[in-house]
Amino acid sequence: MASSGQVSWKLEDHPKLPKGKTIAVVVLDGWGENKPDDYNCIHVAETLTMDSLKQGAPEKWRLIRAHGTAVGLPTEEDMGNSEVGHNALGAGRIFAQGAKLVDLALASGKIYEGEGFKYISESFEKGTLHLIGLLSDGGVHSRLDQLQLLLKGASDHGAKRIRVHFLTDGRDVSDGSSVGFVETIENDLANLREKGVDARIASGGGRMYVTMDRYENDWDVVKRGWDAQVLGEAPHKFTNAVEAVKKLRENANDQYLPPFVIVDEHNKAVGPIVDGDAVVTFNFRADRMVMLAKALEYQDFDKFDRVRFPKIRYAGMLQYDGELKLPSHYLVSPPEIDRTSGEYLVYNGIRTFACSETVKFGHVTFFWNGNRSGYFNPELEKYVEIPSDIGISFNLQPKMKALEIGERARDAILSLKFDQVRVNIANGDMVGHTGDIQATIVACKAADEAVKMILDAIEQVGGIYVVTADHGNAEDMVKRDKCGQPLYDKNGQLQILTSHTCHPVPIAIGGPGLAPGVRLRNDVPDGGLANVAATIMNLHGFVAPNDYEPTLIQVVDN
Ligand SMILES: O=C(O)[C@@H](CO)OP(=O)(O)O
Ligand SMILES: [Mn+2]
Ligand SMILES: [Mn+2]
Repeated sequence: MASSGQVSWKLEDHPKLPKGKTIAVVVLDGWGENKPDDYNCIHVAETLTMDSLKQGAPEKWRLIRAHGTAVGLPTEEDMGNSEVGHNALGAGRIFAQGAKLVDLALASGKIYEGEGFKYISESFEKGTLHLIGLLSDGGVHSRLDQLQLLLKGASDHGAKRIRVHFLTDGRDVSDGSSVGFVETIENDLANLREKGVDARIASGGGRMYVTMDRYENDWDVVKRGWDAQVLGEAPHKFTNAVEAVKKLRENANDQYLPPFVIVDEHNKAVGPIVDGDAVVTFNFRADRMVMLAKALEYQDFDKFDRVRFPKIRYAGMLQYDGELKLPSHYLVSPPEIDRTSGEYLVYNGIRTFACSETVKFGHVTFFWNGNRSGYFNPELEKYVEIPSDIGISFNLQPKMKALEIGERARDAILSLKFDQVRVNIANGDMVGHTGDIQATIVACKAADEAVKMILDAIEQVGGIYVVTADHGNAEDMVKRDKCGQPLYDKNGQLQILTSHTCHPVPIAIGGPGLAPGVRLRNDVPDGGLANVAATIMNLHGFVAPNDYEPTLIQVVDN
């Protein structure tokens, strides 16, 4: 068991709801609710199953909050994302998330007093400080203003030589915005140079092609980053990062820029990582930093040939994996997401099956369980990963593995070996991020078909379903003005929205196993993702722990 201590794991029996029903928990990734128009791909797509669930409103279908403070983000302007969304779904409580914790640590200056900063700062005298991460103000994985503060703070605290290795975004922010972000950082670095700090950009690349893979989908992505950041080798060499990004954008978008290194007048890379250096990965979000963290930290490593394994002092902005304790040094302590619903339910004998395709696999396992990898109890849990397509942009295969996930979930339900069958269906999100409207419509239909398969199986075994989503994406594919009208750029081109949204998401409950008196309550109007865990515990026949956010359901006497 991952944790025990003094926690009392036994859940009280629900006074009215029975145990023993098979419950399907379906999370549609990137599936929000928005006004119907041509840029709402969920509306345009034929989504008969999801449409039919909506007919159950308000007793069996409603909207819940999935962004901002409802999921522990700093402000109501922060869109939701998978990490905070699945953390809230699984943990049943709202935790101040990485973005917020880093803000606080920077504002108070505590970040510079912690173990992690002290550890890396021992390299400042003789070595270089390297900062690696996503360069944007998207607020999903990292934030530009935090990097700016860290640059300044590190130099104030003794860093004399700094190298920035950035990943361009275009996924949480507009495509093309990378140029402005690089200019901003160049400007900051120039200011540091004026103060006598040798501060420069050393390398770059697009987040989806360089470094930020996740769940070990494609180690080549991390290797490309390693070669540029650590070895100082890349297919493209430039003397100026703004020029590099502008030039490489002629053939690729921000998400997929090829790797490049900055070289000096002798064509020599200005910032490879060498023995004695310090490295900070400045993303606060875990999933897309874990692979790099392993490469930077593990002595034994066979995922690709690192060529060199420099002796460095490495710290993450946060600790990314609570089970692996990875990385072992970090600047800010991660949210302590303890006593998750998955752990409670396992202690109470609930047999769980969780499944998704690789690109979302950790969402219904790792994130769901409070950023812990592995099982709580392998006897009672089975996690199945369906390999995602690799090396392509998902608009080229918009159906992704939805039907395969549907089939595996169906089989798990029909096997009667599990009490909870939990899946994430990736399409709305992964294809929505490409900005390809036609492909996203195909994606939404495929996701809907997978839901149908699962609900049909639940029908057969007399079970219960809970269908929800982690945040919006596919329901809005354009930027809009204040009145909600689509925006066009100066060339008359529609401004595509590749990011998540701040829209609420649906939750639907039902199935033949749902006790007749169960209704969605109407006295939790601000309900959000964190209210779902207690709801599911109730449906398994248990009362949720006291400090969980309230359940969304009530049982009325017939
Ligand atoms: O792809 C990702 O990393 C994020 C967007 O940055 O999406 P999601 O939160 O849905 O995983
Ligand atoms: Mn998501
Ligand atoms: Mn997403």
